[in-house]
Amino acid sequence: MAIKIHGSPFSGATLRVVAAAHEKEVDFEFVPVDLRSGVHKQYPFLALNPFGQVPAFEDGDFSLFESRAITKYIAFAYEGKGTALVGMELKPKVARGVWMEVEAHQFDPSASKLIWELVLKGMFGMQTDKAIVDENEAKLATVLDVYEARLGESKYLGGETFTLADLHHLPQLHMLMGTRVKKIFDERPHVSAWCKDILARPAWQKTVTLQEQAYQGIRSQEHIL
Ligand SMILES: N[C@@H](CCC(=O)N[C@@H](CS)C(=O)NCC(=O)O)C(=O)O
Repeated sequence: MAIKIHGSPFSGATLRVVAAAHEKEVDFEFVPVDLRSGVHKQYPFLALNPFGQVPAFEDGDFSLFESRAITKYIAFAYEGKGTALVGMELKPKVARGVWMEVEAHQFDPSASKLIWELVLKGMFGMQTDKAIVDENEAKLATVLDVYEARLGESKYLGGETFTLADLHHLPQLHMLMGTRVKKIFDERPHVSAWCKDILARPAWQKTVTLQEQAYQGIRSQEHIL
């Protein structure tokens, strides 16, 4: 098997890449990186990602880092397989690119802060900062107003078909749906329908099992200890 995805099942950026591979029906080897061990801050991992972060990716002798660049590579390299996540026609391609930028620069910053405060801090026994939650919930709501208008015009962000512009949101949406912030998605009918639709995709459901298995592994270890 030529493709290797190095990452952690608890990393949204890793799951973004795994989701793209499943959508394209591409076989890959998942190489688990234990972030607690610090192995990602040392060689040989730093040769794959000089920033010492997951994910990293290998296709034979070609390697990449940055989850959104990796999904683009998978989508183009395996164009003939699975879901068509990208198209080559100029205007739809550029429109899709706009929404990919929006995800990275408008949606993700607030979504990531909310996930840290509402999900991850609790896992590390830390206290949620309510002021940061309120500030970022308000910022994300403003972003979702723009999404609501867009999704009133087209079924998906990049047009009438599911593309990378939608896929890139999946890890953060998945995490936020289990928090109080879910309500700002539910309050917007087009956004709410879009979330339900893309989170139910078989490729995403398959991706999530990777994380569920990892949680089960941790629970059974705790039980043994
Ligand atoms: N922009 C990067 C972000 C990568 C990233 O933040 N990875 C996190 C996990 S989601 C990580 O490796 N954290 C451990 C660390 O920074 O030491 C991407 O999309 O690949």
